[in-house]
Amino acid sequence: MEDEFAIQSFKPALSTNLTLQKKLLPIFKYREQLLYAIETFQVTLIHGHTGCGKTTQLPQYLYETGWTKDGKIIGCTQPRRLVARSVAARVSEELTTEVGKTCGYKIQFEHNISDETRIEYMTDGTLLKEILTDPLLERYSVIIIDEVHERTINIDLLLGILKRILIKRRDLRVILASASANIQKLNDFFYEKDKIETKSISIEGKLFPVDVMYLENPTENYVNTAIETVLNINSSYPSGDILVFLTDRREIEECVKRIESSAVTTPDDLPMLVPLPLHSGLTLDEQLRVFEIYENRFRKVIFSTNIAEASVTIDGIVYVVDCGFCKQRIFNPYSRVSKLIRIPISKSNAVQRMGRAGRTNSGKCFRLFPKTIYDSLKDESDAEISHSDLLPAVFFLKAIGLRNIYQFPFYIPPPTVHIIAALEDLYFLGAIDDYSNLTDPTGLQMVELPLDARLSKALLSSASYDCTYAMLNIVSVMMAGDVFYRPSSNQYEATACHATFTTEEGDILTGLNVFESFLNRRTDMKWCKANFLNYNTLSHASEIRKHILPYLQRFHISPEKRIRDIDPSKMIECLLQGFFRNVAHLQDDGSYRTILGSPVLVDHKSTLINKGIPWIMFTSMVEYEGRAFINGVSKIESKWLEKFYHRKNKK
Ligand SMILES: Nc1ncnc2c1ncn2[C@@H]1O[C@H](COP(=O)(O)OP(=O)(O)OP(=O)(O)O)[C@@H](O)[C@H]1O
Repeated sequence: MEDEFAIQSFKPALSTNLTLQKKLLPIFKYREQLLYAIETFQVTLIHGHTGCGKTTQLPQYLYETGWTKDGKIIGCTQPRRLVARSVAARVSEELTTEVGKTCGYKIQFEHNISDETRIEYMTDGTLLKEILTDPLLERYSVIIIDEVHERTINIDLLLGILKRILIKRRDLRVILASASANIQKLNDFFYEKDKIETKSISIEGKLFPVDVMYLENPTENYVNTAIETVLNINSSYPSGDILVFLTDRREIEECVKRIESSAVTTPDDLPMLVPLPLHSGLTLDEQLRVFEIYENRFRKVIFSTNIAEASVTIDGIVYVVDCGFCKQRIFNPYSRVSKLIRIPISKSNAVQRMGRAGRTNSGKCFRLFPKTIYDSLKDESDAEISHSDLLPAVFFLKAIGLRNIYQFPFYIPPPTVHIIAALEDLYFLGAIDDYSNLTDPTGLQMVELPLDARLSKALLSSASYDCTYAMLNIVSVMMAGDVFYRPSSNQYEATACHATFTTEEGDILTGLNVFESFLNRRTDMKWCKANFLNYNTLSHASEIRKHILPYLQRFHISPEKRIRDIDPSKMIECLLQGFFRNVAHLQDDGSYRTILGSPVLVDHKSTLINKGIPWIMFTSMVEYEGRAFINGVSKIESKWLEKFYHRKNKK
């Protein structure tokens, strides 16, 4: 197997203590140059190799040189929750303080900051939310947008908003950092029209080298090749943990199972492989397991989606295995259904993935494709704004008072049909009026709630259906994730346990049943284990619930009154207020047709689908390879639809 890979470079590792390590980071040599640029220019564009120290060191340099003296904050955004939390822990360690003192983090439903905190790591979504209450971001002296190449919708919105703020706040500094962004394009974006001058700085050098190896010929099945590569590393390469990039949860679960079963045949003289999954379907606590340190006789193998692609340092990772693909969601603004497609990654993704090695030691990156394929990859990935559901983005722009969405300085303008679809949905949700302004109170309250717009609408509607208590629990558990846990070794028993919670109305009320039982048992971990329920998800749901409660109190919607034996159909009818587009009808051939006309061959474990229920509502649907994967399936009655659409059409 090794013969198939061509080795490109190799240098030995260094070993250092923490203080020395900070000084050895390539960024250290640029400290003065960076600080001068930041002092002089409103926008600094930093391009530096993965691991050179952008995320952890820059905020510390700024803190040391007085950028927080007047009580202001240095904010650093990350595209992922996992990173915001783990980087805050690392920087606190370097500052020899606890997280939440000088340095802290803020992510959705969770924060660890105090009055002392001067360096705040946060997700880009968290910073956007703050703009609603602090439109000029006055709390901050410097904002760092890290991993700017990722071009998530949130990053694109932040770029436009920061451009507007910089014109009004000449004292604010913005730093855009990445190992692979198009610096010239960013420079043009700020300079053109508004003449905001930028300074770009390129940080040369790497802390540790990474050998990049390619397959000589393309593989027909990268999952098999990934497993072979992992086993080969374990038998032929020196110690060091392995990080494997795959495209989705299904592939990850398959690999975890296969590595678990390979343990039986692992010779005694080889390290025992410990497979760990990492994907967005896990709770944050489950994701953080990848940072646990194992004894030498074990070797961690982390199977991850691109969630671990940027900014993360997982100490001990020496080997990266990159399948060369990722999944992208393409939203269809006509049917409102997203299609999932598997696409080759960009060069920028490949660079980031490789960069997860070589951070605390020299490393190796096994690309499971030939070099010629690498050369043919696109430089950058497509911006998310060009192919996604824009409802949250358009709603946000409405919330900051933009009457005409096209007036916003988009980094690249999104497709018009996507904007129209979002405006139409917001109108039908009752969040905006005939003049495209936020409605009072519905639209304003929806903006405040830290929930998806559709869930917000359902929750706010609950007062009219006398089911606020139940709806609060429903939205909390829906935000938290999958409550059921199905270990591969015990699937039968798990399914039997889960069946005791199942309601005939469908998945959503089943989830509610589980969550309410969990709350009644005072969040008992043993009980969860015995019933194959996901304790982390349920605990997270109860945190979310606590978080939402004060909003309802502020809106004078009382959730405290528990109405016993509430008619389940009321809850579904109430949910339909938010998910009225997500309705499908059973066809003669057994497939479903969504109300917007897209025929779907449904692939889902829901018992409702198998029972052939004629009308269903779902909370999300994604098409992949001709089949639709749907979540949150609930039975609905056609008479509700008639009532609902009749009312809407009369408007
Ligand atoms: N949790 C950690 N454990 C051990 N070393 C760490 C940790 N976090 C950071 N480091 C060290 O600090 C270096 C700089 O990390 P940092 O995240 O600041 O780099 P970066 O330039 O932002 O990388 P990227 O472009 O990949 O985001 C790493 O290469 C590593 O040597």
